[in-house]
Amino acid sequence: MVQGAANWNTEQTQEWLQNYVDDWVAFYRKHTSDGEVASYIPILKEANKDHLGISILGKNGMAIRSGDVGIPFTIQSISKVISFIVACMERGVGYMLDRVDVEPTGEAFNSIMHLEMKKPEKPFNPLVNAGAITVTSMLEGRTSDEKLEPIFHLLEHILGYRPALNVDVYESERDSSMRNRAIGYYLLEIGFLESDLNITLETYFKQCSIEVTVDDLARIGMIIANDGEDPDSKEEIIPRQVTRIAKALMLTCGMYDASGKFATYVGIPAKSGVSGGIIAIAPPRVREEELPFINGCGIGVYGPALDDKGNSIAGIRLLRHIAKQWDLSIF
Ligand SMILES: NC(=O)CC[C@H](N)C(=O)O
Repeated sequence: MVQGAANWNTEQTQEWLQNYVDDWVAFYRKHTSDGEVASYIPILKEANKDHLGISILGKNGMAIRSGDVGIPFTIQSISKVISFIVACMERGVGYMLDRVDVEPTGEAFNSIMHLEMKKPEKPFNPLVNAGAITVTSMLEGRTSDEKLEPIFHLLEHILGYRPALNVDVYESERDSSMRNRAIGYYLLEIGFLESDLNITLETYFKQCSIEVTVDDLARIGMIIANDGEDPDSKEEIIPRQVTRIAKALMLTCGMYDASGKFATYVGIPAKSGVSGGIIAIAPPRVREEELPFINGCGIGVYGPALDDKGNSIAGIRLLRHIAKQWDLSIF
């Protein structure tokens, strides 16, 4: 664990932490060679496997950024957290929890098998594809643009700019994602969808194709770490109750069938996406000693080389290292 400084918010300690993070990023960048970029969405194959970047943003504005931080990438499955939050804000938490469960599956993110075998009354959780497609069907609006607008609006509110939709990635997924269509048809058959299937899938593919950077993920994470409140303006951007559920879901289901290991070895809520992004949320901690980012922080990671579960391989290892060094675990 990093020790030795009484106050972690001085410029000197920020520089000190920056040097550490720069070293860690340089070290874990070598681990990208152990993974592969996603290829089932054809355009994602074009990502540079060696990239690794991280952005950490504290509640007090302290920011550490290192590695390939400027590269935009599509948010992919991290959008599942945002669409769930927006659906809860539109429909109410009770409505959503009556229709989507909050239990981990232990299966791959795009599994259909579980639904068929267990015949649940509702999809297992909003962070796997079946649950996320169901959530998307519950967003208000008749067209995909109408459904997406509140998602863009929330992101713009948090980020201060309106993120772009990457049309090439959207079209690539739309034209190739037979598995998600199969999940969609299955959900339609068992009566879980609340909107037209084609509009739901179009909305889902588009929400996955919103472009972000690690800085954006860090800022979204910081707001969620702060229970949905902007620490500067004190404005409530997301209701606290919704951020609580989002964090619980991320901790238990956010890294798919590697969520248990991530909770054990890293110990903070996180959500990954198949383009190589991870959002991680370190809530405020209470400890005897001063620790970096003790008041909580949001972390954005980008590393498109993935492990066999679809999570950024170097990104997870980097987060694990930082969490250990800075005692970020909530447990
Ligand atoms: N794990 C992911 O990021 C999956 C998202 C991707 N758009 C899909 O549905 O297949």
